Amino acid sequence: MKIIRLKGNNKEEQVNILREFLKLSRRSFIFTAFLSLFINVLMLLPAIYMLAVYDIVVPSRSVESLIFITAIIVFLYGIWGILQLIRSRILVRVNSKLDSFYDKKIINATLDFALKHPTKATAQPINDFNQIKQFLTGPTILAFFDIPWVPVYLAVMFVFHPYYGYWALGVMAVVSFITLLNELTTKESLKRVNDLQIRSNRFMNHVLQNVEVVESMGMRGRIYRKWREIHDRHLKALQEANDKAGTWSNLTRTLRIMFQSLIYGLGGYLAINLQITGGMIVAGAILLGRVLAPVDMLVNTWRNFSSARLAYKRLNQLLSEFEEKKEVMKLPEPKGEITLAHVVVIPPDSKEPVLTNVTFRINPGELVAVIGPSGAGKSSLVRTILGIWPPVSGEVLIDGADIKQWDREYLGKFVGYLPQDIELFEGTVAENIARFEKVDPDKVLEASILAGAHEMILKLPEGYNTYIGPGGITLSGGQRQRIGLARALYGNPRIVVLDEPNSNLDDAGERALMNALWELKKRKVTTIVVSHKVNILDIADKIAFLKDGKLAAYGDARKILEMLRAPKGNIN
Ligand SMILES: Nc1ncnc2c1ncn2[C@@H]1O[C@H](COP(=O)(O)OP(=O)(O)OP(=O)(O)O)[C@@H](O)[C@H]1O
Repeated sequence: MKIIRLKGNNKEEQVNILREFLKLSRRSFIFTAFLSLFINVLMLLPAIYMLAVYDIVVPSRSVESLIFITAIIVFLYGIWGILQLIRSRILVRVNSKLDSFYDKKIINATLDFALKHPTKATAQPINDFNQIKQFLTGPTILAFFDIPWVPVYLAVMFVFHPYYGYWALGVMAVVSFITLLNELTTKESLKRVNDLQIRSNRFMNHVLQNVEVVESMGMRGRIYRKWREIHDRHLKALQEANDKAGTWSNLTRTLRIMFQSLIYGLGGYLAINLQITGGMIVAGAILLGRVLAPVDMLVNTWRNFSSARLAYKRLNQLLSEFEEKKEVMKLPEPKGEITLAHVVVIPPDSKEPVLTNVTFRINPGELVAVIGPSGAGKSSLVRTILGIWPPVSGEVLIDGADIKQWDREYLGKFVGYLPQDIELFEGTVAENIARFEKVDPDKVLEASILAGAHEMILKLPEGYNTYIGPGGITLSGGQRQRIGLARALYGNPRIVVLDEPNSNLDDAGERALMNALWELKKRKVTTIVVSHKVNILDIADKIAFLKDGKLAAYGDARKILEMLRAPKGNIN
């Protein structure tokens, strides 16, 4: 998507999605506008019928004319109904079209946002998108299509009598003015309501993810109070917004109904003075209803409009911040050389560097163990090598090319990663191992045999088809770690990164891991393992020793081990 990147509150920056939406569905919207022409002309039917019955049929006392006119009207109403149906169906299709065009961009931007601001990660953009779609294809948008026809009804009212025209204009002015007041006075409160709602949902999602901690330490009451704090503020803002909006909409409704009634009085006065006919009194009132209908619809659905506008603003900001990545040139398959040059890393939403001036090179096929005290920056280093945390200065190169030059999806095929918190997703074991690619049984088996997880998986209730995650079974820490290892080894990766792969493993799991590491060495796969386990250090080619975010030592594993094991083997 082409985004106009102008900084600040520039209007240009704010309009890109809507412009794209409209461009994408221009033909459908033009057709909808065209149908709206006929629908609106046909909306004059009640007034015409009224005039015909009162002013032609009744004075002529002809039942045949009445039947004839009624038949025509029924026929036209039929057409009107069909046109309305077509119009709403077009909008439903526009909805699906928008969805297929935008959903991937939105998911990508949501993921990019979560990587950059993990503490604020939320699925809100998807809700925002739904809200915009609902608005663009719902009744409010139809009111916008009907508004251009208001002048036509107004013109007819002026033809009936200029006073009727002025009356309608006056009522419209009052209703529009009150709607404007509504917008001005509720805008801020509505934004607060939305923001607090998002915060409250985010808080509860975090709690749900950590429900066991809450339960084990009896934190329900405190969590409730914390949630209540945010929720109370949300409720207060909601009440304030609803009170204001309610006042305005009640006032509008009362005035509209009153003026719509009083037009009979005006009609009566004009008829007494023989300036209009009896039929025109009723037809004029019907026309006033038509003039006010779209305005009325806008007033009543103003809240949807405002919410959709806020959702649109948020989404636009997100899509502008996370512009679609430019296509990068496809590079050859990586051999697995990794170079870090003077790398400084500051984690997202943080100010302090966790890695400073880290420089080293890993040759293709080497097994490197990363060691260091807790909090030294081992996981941060791993995230940097994988391109999850981009360095603020320095370079991370894979086969000599900056990691930014690699297409993530392409490079990802050659990378296996087992994070410390093994995240498996909702799906079958096989799907998880295959990284949600179409499951190729041979490749899944190869990875799980290499990871030494095959026997363990066969013992699960439905083997590789066992469903895990919500609605499925819950795996033990060790089982998750072994399936996570199989996922990391899936598809013969060139680079494998394992962050504390043995933290949950029993003896059998340890043995399987060691076999896998030997096999990776044999296959000349570049492997980085964060671990303190002696058996892993013994098979490592190199060791990276991190301390306080600095690379305190790096080089041949035996030499580093000797240094570390020397009586004063403290590397500073
Ligand atoms: N997401 C984050 N945001 C901000 N700071 C972070 C984040 N993750 C880690 N840190 C900080 O970075 C530093 C290094 O953390 P890191 O997880 O890399 O250490 P580690 O060596 O892997 O520790 P451990 O052995 O305990 O896993 C710590 O001071 C930690 O507080």
